[in-house]
Amino acid sequence: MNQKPFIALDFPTWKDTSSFLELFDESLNVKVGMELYLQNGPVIIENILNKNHRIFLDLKLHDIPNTVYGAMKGLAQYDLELLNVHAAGGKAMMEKALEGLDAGRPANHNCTKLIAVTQLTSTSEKQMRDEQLIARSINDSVLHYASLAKQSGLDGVVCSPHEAMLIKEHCGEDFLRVTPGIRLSDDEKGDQQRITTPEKAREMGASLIVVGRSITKAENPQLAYEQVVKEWGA
Ligand SMILES: O=C(O)c1cc(=O)[nH]c(=O)n1[C@@H]1O[C@H](COP(=O)(O)O)[C@@H](O)[C@H]1O
Repeated sequence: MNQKPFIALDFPTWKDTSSFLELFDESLNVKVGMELYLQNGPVIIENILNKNHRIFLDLKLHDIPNTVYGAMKGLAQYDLELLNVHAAGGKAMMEKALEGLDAGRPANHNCTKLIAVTQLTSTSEKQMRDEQLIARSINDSVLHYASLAKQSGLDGVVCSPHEAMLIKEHCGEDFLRVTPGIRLSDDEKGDQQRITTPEKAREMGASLIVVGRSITKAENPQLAYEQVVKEWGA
C-alpha cells in the first residue's frame, strides 16, 4: 500500500463526492465512512473504484461475532485497501471479522487489511473515565486495545498520533497505526480532541494518516492536499 494520506470523503451524495474527486487528476487514497456509505449504498464503492482511487471503508463494525462475520464476508467482495471494526467488540468479534474477510475474499483480490478502532480521536481522557468508566490513562486504554487487535490477528489499529509511537514499540513496526485527528496548523480542531499536524504525526510514529475537513472544507482543497502531502512527506 502506498503511504499517501487518506482523504475522508464525508459527503452526503455521490454528486458532492464526484465534484470533489474531479478537482484532482491523480489516483487518490480515500476513506468512505458512514455518512457517504449509508446514504448511497455499495454503489458508491464501485463508483470510486471505477475512477481508480483506493478505498479505506470505515464502517467501524461493532456487534456480536456472528453478525460481524457475515457483514465482513459480504464486504470482502470489494477490492478495498482497509476495513475497520471497533476493538471494544472484543477478541472473539475481531477474530470472526478476520475469518469473514478471508471467507469472502475473491481469489484475484489484493489482501484487504483489517484494523481496529481503539479510542476515538474525539474522546478525551476525562470523557473516557467519566463515560466509559475506564480509570486508566488514554495511552493504557489504546495500547490495551492495540494488543487485543494484534492477538486477534489484525493488521493494525486506528488511534491518534499521540499513541502511535507507544503502539509501534509494543506491537512492532509492521502493525499499522492509522491516525485521524490531523489538522493543518491554522485549522479548527472541531469535535476532535487528540490532534496534531501531518508533520508531527510522522514524527510521532503514524504509518498512515486520515485527513478530512482540513482538505474537504478548505477554500482550495487541492492546495490543502498538497500541503498535507508535503508535511507528511509521502
Ligand atoms: O476510523 C476512523 O476513520 C476515525 C477514527 C477516529 O478515532 N477518529 C476519526 O476522526 N475517524 C474518522 O476520520 C475522519 C476525520 O475527519 P476530520 O476530523 O474532518 O479530519 C472522519 O471521517 C472520522 O469518521
